[in-house]
Amino acid sequence: MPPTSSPSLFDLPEPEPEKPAVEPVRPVAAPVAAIKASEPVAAPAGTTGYSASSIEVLEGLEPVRKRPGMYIGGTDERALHHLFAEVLDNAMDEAVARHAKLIKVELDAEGFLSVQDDGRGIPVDPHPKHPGKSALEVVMTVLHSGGKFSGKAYETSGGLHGVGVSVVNALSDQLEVTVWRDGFEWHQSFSRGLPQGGLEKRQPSKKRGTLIRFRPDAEIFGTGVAFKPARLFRMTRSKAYLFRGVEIRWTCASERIVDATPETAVFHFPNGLADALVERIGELETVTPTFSGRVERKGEAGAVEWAVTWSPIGFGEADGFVQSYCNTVATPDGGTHEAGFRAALVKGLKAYGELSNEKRAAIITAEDVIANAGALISVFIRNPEFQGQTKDRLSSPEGQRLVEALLRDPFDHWLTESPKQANALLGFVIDRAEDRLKRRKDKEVQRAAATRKLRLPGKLADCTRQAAEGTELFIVEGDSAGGSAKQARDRATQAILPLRGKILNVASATADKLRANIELSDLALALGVQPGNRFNLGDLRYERVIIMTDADVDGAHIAALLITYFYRVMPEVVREGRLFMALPPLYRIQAGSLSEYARDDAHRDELLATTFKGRKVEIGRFKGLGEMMASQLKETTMDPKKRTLARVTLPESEDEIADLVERLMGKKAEPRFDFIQQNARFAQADLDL
Ligand SMILES: Nc1ncnc2c1ncn2[C@@H]1O[C@H](COP(=O)(O)OP(=O)(O)OP(=O)(O)O)[C@@H](O)[C@H]1O
Ligand SMILES: [Mg+2]
Ligand SMILES: [Mg+2]
Repeated sequence: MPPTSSPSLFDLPEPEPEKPAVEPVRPVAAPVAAIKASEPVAAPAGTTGYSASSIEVLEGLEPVRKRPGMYIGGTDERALHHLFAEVLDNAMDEAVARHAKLIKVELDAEGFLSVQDDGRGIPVDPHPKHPGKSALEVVMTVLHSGGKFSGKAYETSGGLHGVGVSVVNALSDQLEVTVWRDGFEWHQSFSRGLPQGGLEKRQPSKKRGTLIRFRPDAEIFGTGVAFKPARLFRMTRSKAYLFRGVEIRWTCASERIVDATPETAVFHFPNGLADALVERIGELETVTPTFSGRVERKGEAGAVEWAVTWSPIGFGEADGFVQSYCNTVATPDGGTHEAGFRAALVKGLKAYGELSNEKRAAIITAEDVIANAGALISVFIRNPEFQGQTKDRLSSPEGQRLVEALLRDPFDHWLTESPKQANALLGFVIDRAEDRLKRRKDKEVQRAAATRKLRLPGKLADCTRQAAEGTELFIVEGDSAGGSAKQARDRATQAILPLRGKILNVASATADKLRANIELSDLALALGVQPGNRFNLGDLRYERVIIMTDADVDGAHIAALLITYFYRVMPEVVREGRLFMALPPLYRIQAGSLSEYARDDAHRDELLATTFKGRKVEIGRFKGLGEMMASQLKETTMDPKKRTLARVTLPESEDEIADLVERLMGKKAEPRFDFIQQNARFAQADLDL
């Protein structure tokens, strides 16, 4: 449409000068003029030659030959056999619509595949929208042409895009259509989608039906590529199971057969999917007889057919299988109908469990029900939606609703009519569920063990010895003390974990808070244990856990917090005597070349009265571990040969323990400190190592 013919935009009255906001409407003509001007417009590098003429519109069946993958999922063997599926689906749609009863499939010696049905025949009269062309030619050469859009000619059909047979036509080097209808035989040939002459009206005939005979194009699929009789045979047979009202005859030229595929066969299965399942399970022992049936929706189009049983030893290669179909089209990737099937089974079985007072039924999931099931399920719905032209997955929400609704009653019935089979199934599925839970638990434990091995906190300076025996973890206060301790340690057996700042007060924190605390979770990680009820003393990565804090109020507080943490969260560590406190000295007393360390005031006085008696001494007080030289720290506190450790022990009775915790963690700092001083430092120092 030329711009000037648009009255709304371009015929606006001149804007009034005081309303410049409307201004942008006017200059529209200017850029157009600029484009028309002959000044060369420099094209940025790489875009040369990319202009309107680069944009192609593919006509007719060209897009199919250019991009076959979009229509048949590729050009491999699976895609090749999909051509057969398209033609067979169309014949089957005629059968399901009750217009055809017999379908003949034949692979001949020249590699032509024929599919013939005795249905209505593709209409041959001139198409109202394509003058000079028959409906048959339109169907064969125009994408998205078909009789399955409105639901008038077919109720539930596998065909829905109007693409299938035209795609087969486009990808065949030769394709012939023969139609019997309106009292005559009709014929038209095509090559690579192009008509080779018009529709030919042949001799009068009373027959009805359609015959499509075609050979896939080697230009598309590669030379030497051919249909595999065994695969065609399987596809043909499984189609026959899906509709009881059809007979399919199979013929294959003997020179094409390379395996045990029969040359001829007749497929007709009055019991539908139940027959298919019987054939599939053979001699296999099953948990229950097959549960199968077919239900049609009342009042409108829609039906479900199914057959399912359970095998304790699996079905051949797999533990179980579910094969699903919609409007006789196989949906190997499942979809909504399978989801509905699972839901119906698990809900029904759980309800039965409740009814029969089997509490364990509560744990079963759809996965437990289906894992060892062999199931075939086929639905018929109007206007199905699939993913893509190869229809591998059903996506209509209708699929789930229909299957769940139609399966509910028959399954309830089946369960209640024979408690023996129902209980057998329920017991079997509960076993599966319990197995699953156990496996998950084992896995969790394994995973936890693996993470413990792999993930140690970054700030841990671990010892090199792998076994716990003879090793020690020093929990130290702050990074500077951590630095000294790292220098002073014996790398082989002593590990250092510096804690930053005060740890959480365990006595008043919630379990969630405890778990979230980084310092504490790092500590558990370093120890290799899981705090709480999954604690296992065997996991403890060190023989001794040693709390090493400064000999001041803060240090005492941190030590108290840690002791409380161990007592609360992993009491076994304390009970088994694996928790210790280091006893760093408070004073250094020096007289000339003689020097000694004093643990505390009393020890200092004692030394002054003995070793240093009558000498002029220098007394230094350590403010913290970080202040000590590494060699001093080693000598006084860490070296197993020289140091003193206090083992943390628990009082005998529960009351005393409660009292201890209360005193350690009470609000006032002073009694806490005293307690540590008196009990940890002196009273238990007799447990030295
Ligand atoms: N064997 C047949 N008998 C009668 N009509 C047929 C037969 N095969 C094809 N047709 C007609 O040709 C139309 C086009 O078929 P085509 O396979 O291209 O598309 P479709 O089946 O409608 O949809 P889809 O692309 O999903 O297969 C059909 O809708 C149907 O009306
Ligand atoms: Mg079709
Ligand atoms: Mg078509």
